[in-house]
Amino acid sequence: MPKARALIEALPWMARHHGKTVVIKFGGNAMVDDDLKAAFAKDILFLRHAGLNPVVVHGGGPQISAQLGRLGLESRFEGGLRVTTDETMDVVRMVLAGQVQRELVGLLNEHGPHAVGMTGEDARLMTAVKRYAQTDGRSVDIGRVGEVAHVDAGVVQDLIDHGRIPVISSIARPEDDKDAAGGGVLNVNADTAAAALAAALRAEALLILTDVEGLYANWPHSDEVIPRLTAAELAALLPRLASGMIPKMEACLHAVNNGVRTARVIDGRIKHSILLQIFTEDGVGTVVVPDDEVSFEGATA
Ligand SMILES: Nc1ncnc2c1ncn2[C@@H]1O[C@H](COP(=O)(O)OP(=O)(O)O)[C@@H](O)[C@H]1O
Ligand SMILES: CC(=O)N[C@@H](CCC(=O)OP(=O)(O)O)C(=O)O
Repeated sequence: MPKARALIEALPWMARHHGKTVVIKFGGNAMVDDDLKAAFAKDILFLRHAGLNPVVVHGGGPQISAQLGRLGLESRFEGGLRVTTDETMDVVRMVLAGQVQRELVGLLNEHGPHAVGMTGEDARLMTAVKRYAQTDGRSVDIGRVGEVAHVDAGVVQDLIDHGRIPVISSIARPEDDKDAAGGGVLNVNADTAAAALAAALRAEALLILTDVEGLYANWPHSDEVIPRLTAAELAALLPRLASGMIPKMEACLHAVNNGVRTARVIDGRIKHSILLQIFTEDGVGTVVVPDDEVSFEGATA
């Protein structure tokens, strides 16, 4: 009976998301061990077989920092974004596209010919312009960091239409062809890339897996999670947020302001966190909804 009950409880979520695209961002901090990564891959395949179109955008910040450390290079962040020199960019590309993405593609393809890995460079999927960090009201030059300018959703949609699961690394081609001539790609924060993709694909939901339970109301002093925010409430809160949560919550805001129905931050350190959030009545973590969201029965993300 518990097994049957669990399946029945999942029905409203499944029915609402059937045939819909869900963008899932797997943060580098949530990829802590092999079991978790294997469970993540199984959850994604479950969604695919349940009739949804999952699109994976992955991070890898800690993995990049570890590789930079091995090479004797420092990791520096401004406003949650990595200061990216030409040398750093080579490492970012190598780690994201050559290691993290390959590992996820490999795990998903253990179960069939599902996953296709790509970066924003492939088929010009994602272009970006140089982004400056905002620190204490000042604009700071942080090198080869990009802000998404354009997403060619058709490139990803083609893969979805052929039953594939796109696995995307957050590296973009410069918007201006002149800057792209020397192969000068840009480092895009993975939350930012996931939100831009979700918006361009008109995704039903954006799900961000990280290493905390959600957005804490009074971080780092308490672990009380804010369960739900409207876009306006989040916009008012944004200037007070710190470090990694800045790009994450900006991403949620961008998504719901651009046609995505819900953006949710959940704890990716919990095994099968994606499936578990389907079965939880009010959902888990922190959900962000558009200001004009009309509530209806079963409307959890
Ligand atoms: N208000 C907050 N609530 C939760 N976490 C916060 C908050 N402010 C800052 N953080 C930090 O943000 C981190 C998550 O961002 P990040 O390290 O970039 O993760 P990821 O690799 O998943 O993108 C948390 O581990 C926590 O240290
Ligand atoms: C510009 C910028 O900060 N890019 C990120 C890209 C990877 C990422 O975002 O990884 P997580 O999701 O694990 O943090 C970086 O270089 O770390």
